Amino acid sequence: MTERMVPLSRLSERIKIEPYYYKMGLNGTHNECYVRSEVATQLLKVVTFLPEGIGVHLWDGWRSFETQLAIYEATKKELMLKGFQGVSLERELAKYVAKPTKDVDHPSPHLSGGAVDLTLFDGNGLLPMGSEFDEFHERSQLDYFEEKKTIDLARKYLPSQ
Ligand SMILES: C[C@@H](N)C(=O)N[C@H](C)C(=O)O
Repeated sequence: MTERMVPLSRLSERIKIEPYYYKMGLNGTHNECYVRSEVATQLLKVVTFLPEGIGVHLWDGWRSFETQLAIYEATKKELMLKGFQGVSLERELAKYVAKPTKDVDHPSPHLSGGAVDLTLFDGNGLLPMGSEFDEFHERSQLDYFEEKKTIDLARKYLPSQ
């Protein structure tokens, strides 16, 4: 069964969108975030679990193949400038960006409308997560701050998987 795609900009006051790659001017982007309808339902559920006053800020949802490819190539370039090459480049790249593919049985997650890039906000703006969006560094790994309990990050509000 094909699921319909849902725009997120008017779903809830606790869900805001700021289409990151559209603002960057990447090919194949839109000034909207779309996700599969089931993902939209789950996002609506997520906000009910967040403390009052905190909402979800969406950077991206469904992606076109050309956008995924542009992100993949730009990230590859960035990592090469940091000195990665060969197998270590492929391994590092795989940590942060999915390979663009048109294989309908194994689509890149964003191409299926089943993945989102998000952070959290409150009345004062975006909450601290310990790294920037698309910061291709180990700081962005889910468990990076696990040992550093002195840092109070909004990651604590998000499930670890
Ligand atoms: C590039 C980053 N924002 C992202 O979306 N990464 C995941 C792994 C993806 O490309 O699917």
